[in-house]
Amino acid sequence: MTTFSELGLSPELLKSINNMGFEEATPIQRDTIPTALNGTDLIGQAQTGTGKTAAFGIPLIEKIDVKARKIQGIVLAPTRELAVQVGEELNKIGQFKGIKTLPIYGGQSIVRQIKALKNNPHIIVGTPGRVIDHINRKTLKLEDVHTVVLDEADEMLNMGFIEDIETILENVPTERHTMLFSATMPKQIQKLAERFMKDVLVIRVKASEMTVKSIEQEYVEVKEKQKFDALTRLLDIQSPELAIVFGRTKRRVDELTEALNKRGYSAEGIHGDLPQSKRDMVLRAFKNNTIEVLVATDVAARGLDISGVSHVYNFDIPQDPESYVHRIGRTGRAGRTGYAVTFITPREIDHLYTIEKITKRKMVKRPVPSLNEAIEGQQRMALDKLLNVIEDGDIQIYKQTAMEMLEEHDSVSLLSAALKLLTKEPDSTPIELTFEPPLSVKKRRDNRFGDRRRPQRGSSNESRDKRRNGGNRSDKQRQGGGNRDMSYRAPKRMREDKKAR
Ligand SMILES: Nc1ncnc2c1ncn2[C@@H]1O[C@H](COP(=O)(O)OP(=O)(O)OP(=O)(O)O)[C@@H](O)[C@H]1O
Ligand SMILES: [Mg+2]
Repeated sequence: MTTFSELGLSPELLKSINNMGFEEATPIQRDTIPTALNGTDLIGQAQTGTGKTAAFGIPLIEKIDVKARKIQGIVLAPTRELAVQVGEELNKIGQFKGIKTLPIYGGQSIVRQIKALKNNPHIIVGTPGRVIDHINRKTLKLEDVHTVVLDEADEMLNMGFIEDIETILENVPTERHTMLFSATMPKQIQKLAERFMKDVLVIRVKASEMTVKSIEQEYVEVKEKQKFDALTRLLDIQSPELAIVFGRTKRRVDELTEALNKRGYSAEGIHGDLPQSKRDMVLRAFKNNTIEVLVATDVAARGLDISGVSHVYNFDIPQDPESYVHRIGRTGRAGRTGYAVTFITPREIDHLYTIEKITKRKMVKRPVPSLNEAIEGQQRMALDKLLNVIEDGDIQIYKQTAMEMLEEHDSVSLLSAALKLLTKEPDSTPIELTFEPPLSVKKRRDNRFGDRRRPQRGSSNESRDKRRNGGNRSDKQRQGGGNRDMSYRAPKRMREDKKAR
């Protein structure tokens, strides 16, 4: 066990860490904090939910000169929601030192952000598109930045973001401290990353599997048409505290959300085509438990830390093993247990094997859940409610009536009637979802990340598009502003991904 005071932190930071309820450092924090405090460039890889944010946040904040009212650190994150969350965590870590962190991301008023930037924050947490917007408007100067962090680094360095990252790094002094973090770091991306760093140290928390042990992982093989019934039955059987259902495309997410509501579940969807105000509202409702099911594209797959997410359902199998690791990592965080199930159609079994091979973990096959199991599950829920009421003991005033009823009816009939009233019987409202083709059977190539690399400047369609559009894509486009669903051809895939989610 390593305590934070053993890591040589200042009293202000120790006080805030204590305030946050962290008693001991997690392995990635123990291994990276001292090295990062020395200014060594590093790549930190550790499983989902193991405290990577504080692993970079603590040394970053220690190195900030609070009296110098200028931007000294920048953290880049792939989605707006993650930028906000990381900003909040950094503000907590820096609270007693007086460090001000500002999130800047697309979809929020740029005028408001310009005003906030004038208050001289010490640290910026941003999505690449909006950061570049500010750089171009000269409302953000990075000349005093000494520390750069890429959270979800492999995602940030894939084809969808690489040029933006390069543009941002060109605006930061070359004498900088660079840190990259993620739960996944494919070799090819790591090599690419090393180009941006000096004498890089790779710190990998050793784990026999890429996914967290405390997440139970299952799969269900089911025909496309039967997936939705299988999902609602599982929801009935498992009664999750909070659940995330991942779908492959924005249309899928919209349709699933509507269908779940039709069958009586309280669900909301989140994807890149929704206005930011709606995305914020949905996430807030989910965090406050006013909705039970969040239906999402991969826009919610990375980094989000929402306590109470007990179940993750991959309604559509993810595009690649990395996406699988991040999606299921929304549950089972900070030592808690979790459950994840992945639906595959018969033609997608090879994709499942690929995921198992890369994560070094087998998923247990679960039979397609039956209607009877769903009914039993709901009855169990009703029974739990009933037993909780007995435990609470506040039933005295009902006892007289109960005695009278027992003179007329037998106890089994009475109890059965009470259970029937409390049970949400499975709803079979007919649902039509637009057919989604299965993931193509093409095998993942070993060098698959080779084609994610930055295209030669000026030669790719993307560069042509950029020139035509007068510069960088807007954050809206990047965060899923396009309407096209994903195509499954490899080279274009990552770009399409950005649009699809
Ligand atoms: N030392 C600690 N002790 C207890 N809880 C911690 C500690 N460090 C971080 N946490 C909590 O653990 C949770 C997960 O942390 P965090 O979001 O940083 O994980 P992560 O490794 O970045 O995961 P992901 O790969 O999904 O982004 C957060 O709620 C965080 O506050
Ligand atoms: Mg994280």
